[in-house]
Amino acid sequence: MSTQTLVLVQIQTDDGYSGWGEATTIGGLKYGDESPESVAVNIREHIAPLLLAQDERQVGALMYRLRKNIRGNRFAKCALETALLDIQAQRLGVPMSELLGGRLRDSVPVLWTLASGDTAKDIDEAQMMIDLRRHNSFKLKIGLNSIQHDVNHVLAIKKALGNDVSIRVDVNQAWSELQATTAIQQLQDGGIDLIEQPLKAENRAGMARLAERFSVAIMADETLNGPQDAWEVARLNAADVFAVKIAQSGGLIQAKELSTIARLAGISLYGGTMLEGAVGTMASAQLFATFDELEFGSELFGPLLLKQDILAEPLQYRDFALQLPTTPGLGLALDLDKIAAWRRPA
Ligand SMILES: O=C(O)C[C@H]1C=CC(=O)O1
Ligand SMILES: [Mn+2]
Repeated sequence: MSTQTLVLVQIQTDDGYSGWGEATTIGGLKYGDESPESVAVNIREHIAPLLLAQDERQVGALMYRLRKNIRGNRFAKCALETALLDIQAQRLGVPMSELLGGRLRDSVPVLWTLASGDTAKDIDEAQMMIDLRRHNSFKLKIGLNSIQHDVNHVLAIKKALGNDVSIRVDVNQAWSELQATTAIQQLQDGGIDLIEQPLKAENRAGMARLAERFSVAIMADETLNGPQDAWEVARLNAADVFAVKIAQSGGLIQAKELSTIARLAGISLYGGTMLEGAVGTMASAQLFATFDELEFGSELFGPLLLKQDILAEPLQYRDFALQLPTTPGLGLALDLDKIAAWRRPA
């Protein structure tokens, strides 16, 4: 990807509060079934009319109204719920995490994705991130090349970076079960820590067989589109780890439900991203900070991919983690001039 369209949603109240949410998608319609344009038009035409003139303090009742009247549109719902919770938390004078069960940590570990495909370049990039103390875990996107090419690439990087550096792979559904079995055996033997969504989202039985067969952690990503999916995946033992994404889950509260299902089922947690900018990233961090355990850290690096951000004060990434503000709501100071300058017609 060389460009990204951020979808930002603002809700304003009669008494002067302003809340923000984000519904950013990856690659138009390549990754999921909502696009920036669909989010904008569906909010404007179908969803906002259900919220206008309602009492914005009744966040649960409003989201219930949306669930009853609007099918799908998980990203749009997430953005609206985030904005409502931002307002509510500002009203109460607490960080948003306090409305999501309460904060257990003030920072969230963040890994980095190495995606150049060039082994030497990726090793250099990883080493630079370690030296900067920005990231010390890395995720490699694989699945587009032959199995052996990808495995060699990953294992060469692991070997160069050593035992203290966690290397994971995201296959984005690219492998057949047979291919996965061959590849994961080698990745496990080479000390790789996590295999993300090796099989198609629909093939949960296959994921369960892989999770049973291998000791390396198998993570569910694209197969999790809300609590119902999380329940099914847990029931089938089809993952060792959940990638929790607030937009993919249909909002912060439903994403919290994913984490509860995981906890009850003994499944570990990882904080996922849809490559959101600062708003969705901070909303995600506010949720991930409430998880009892965040064993595999997070990938909340979306804002670091952008050449310019939309904040008056940048997010704080240091000591291999994103630091959470303690100010009310999302805790972000948005630069409205920058947003206006980047804005395009909805
Ligand atoms: O995880 C995905 O499948 C999508 C995307 C988000 C972060 C990243 O590295 O890729
Ligand atoms: Mn993924």
